[in-house]
Amino acid sequence: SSNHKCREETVCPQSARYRTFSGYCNNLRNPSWGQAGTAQRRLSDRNGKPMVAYEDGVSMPRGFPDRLPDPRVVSNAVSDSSFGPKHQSDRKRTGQHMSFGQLLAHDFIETDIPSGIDCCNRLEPEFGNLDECFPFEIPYSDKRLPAGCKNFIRARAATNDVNLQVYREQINLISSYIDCSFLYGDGVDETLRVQNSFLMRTDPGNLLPTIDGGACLKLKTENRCPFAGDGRSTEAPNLSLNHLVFVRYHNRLSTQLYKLNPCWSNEMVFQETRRIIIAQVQHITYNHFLPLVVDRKTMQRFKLFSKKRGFNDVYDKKVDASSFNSFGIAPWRYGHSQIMAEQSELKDDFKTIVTHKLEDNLESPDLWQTNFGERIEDLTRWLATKPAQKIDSFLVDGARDKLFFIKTPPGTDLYALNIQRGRDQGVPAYNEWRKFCGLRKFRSFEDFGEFGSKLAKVYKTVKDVDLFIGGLLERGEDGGVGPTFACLIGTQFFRFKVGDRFWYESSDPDFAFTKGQLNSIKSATLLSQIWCTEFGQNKIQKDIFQIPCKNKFTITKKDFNGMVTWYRVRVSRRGTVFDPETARENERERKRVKGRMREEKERKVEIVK
Ligand code: HEM
Ligand SMILES: [Ca+2]
Repeated sequence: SSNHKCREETVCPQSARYRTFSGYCNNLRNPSWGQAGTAQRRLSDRNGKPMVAYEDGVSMPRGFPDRLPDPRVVSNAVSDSSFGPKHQSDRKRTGQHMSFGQLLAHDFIETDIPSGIDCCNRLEPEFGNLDECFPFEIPYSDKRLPAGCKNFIRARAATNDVNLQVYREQINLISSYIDCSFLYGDGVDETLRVQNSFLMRTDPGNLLPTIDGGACLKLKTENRCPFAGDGRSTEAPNLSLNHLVFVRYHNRLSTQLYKLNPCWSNEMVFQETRRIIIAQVQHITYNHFLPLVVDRKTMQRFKLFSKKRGFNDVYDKKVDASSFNSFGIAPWRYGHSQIMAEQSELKDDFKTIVTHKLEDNLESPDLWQTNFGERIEDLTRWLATKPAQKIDSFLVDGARDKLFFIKTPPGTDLYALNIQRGRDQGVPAYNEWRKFCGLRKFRSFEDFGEFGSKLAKVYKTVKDVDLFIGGLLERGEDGGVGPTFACLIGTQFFRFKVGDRFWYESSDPDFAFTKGQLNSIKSATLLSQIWCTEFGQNKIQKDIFQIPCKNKFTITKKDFNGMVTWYRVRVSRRGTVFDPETARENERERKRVKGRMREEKERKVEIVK
């Protein structure tokens, strides 16, 4: 971003009401912390030694050239789902739990990886250049992929960062803060907004006349869809839907705010909407989503739950909220194991299902854009209610054998990429992270239980096991991630929260919500509700991340109208005044809403199953 370049001369405004888009100046003393375009930081161990493990201590990938097994060999040993349990569906988590994890990943990390280099081609100028190329081998024994060289381009080395270390570091292109980067981008791209308006550009299904190869595809050559703040939005239909729901929500909310506050400028309507949506996403993430990733103990140990009501001033200016290197490589790729074999449609009887294979629908917006998006509702029903795959070491074939096979046949293996990426970025081995987390180091392969003998066939020693694989082989409580990933996820999300000056629970008079506003954000925010409204659904379970079960009260679209009352609060420029009149009105509204909800409940809304 332009801020980045003139960082030295710029003085941060001491009292801004809104975040910058890039994250710049969130931390007033270290303005580049968490900023888009800066290097990913390393954690340090107890002795202050950075957690980094290049083979030569500087930049050579861990294990290079042949100390470690090829990543596809590891993947074949422990991740081929045909060797996995018969039932691989999660009993608790929905596809949307998987998908929101990916959306969130695209809020806090985008590693800068060059494209267009074929590292297996002798005629490429970069062939054999270890700074750019790190291809791996598909073994002769492979059941699907042809044996031989497999392309892999190294993540770009950071060269321009003030915190530059002696070893290779990688760049995070987006802001690390949980600030809806996936929706608002880094702010330099005005094509995301409708000109001179507080609205965001909406999906082609709504706005644009043609579909196949329509505007979205054309714009994709510039790597950006008109309705998303992130270049990866068409990676899978489930992800595109998540972009879409937030664009629509932004437009609905901003329109409401504008009606209530006709004197506000377009910019103010836009920024106030953005501020509310970021707060809601922070709330959903920490209180509804994360508790289904890590266990309760981790939630408490890292103070991840919000306070039930009122302000909570957790900000610590000494905490760097930047995504740490290794985090996006392994712990937060746990979600890859949740990817389902299909991207499907569930008709409105909640019974009829039309399945589409995952591998046929990656990097292709066709499925959900066809006929002005006529399948969107059916797709969202599927995503919101059908189970994700279990969090484990297995990966569906569509991503393990056939990832992107339409675009680049015969396709590749997402787990192999994850393992190779870890070595590329100098991520220390699994055992080092166990030690970092205060867990017992594994001494023999038997410590891995049933998978030990499989690992023993491919790794020379237990010390070599890669973090991504070791972490996924651990079992967590209630189907969540195991202790090592929980520790690293806890550490990172603690930083995203405590290191964010604009954290939504803050009482800082420069930008805080009023107590009334904050409490209504806390009590009224539900992704189910937003989903239901924006996708025109008639019913949905209360927690979109959990598979609905019988006799659970279902939310209907109508309830939403009551929930908008808290937007009615007057937001002054400084946002400091607590307005008793508004508070009273809110209270009355709340009672009315409660009454309505009770009635609704009594009417025994049909049960989703
Ligand atoms: C349809 C589903 C998904 C597909 C096809 C997909 C595919 C990919 C691919 C191809 C990469 C880059 C691999 C590399 O070369 O290093 C990647 C990176 C990543 N994925 Fe996924 N993914 C999916 C879902 C998820 C989910 C559910 C999560 C987390 C809950 C997740 C988290 C990540 C993270 C953190 C990265 C690293 C991003 C970066 O540093 O730029 N992904 N994914
Ligand atoms: Ca962000």
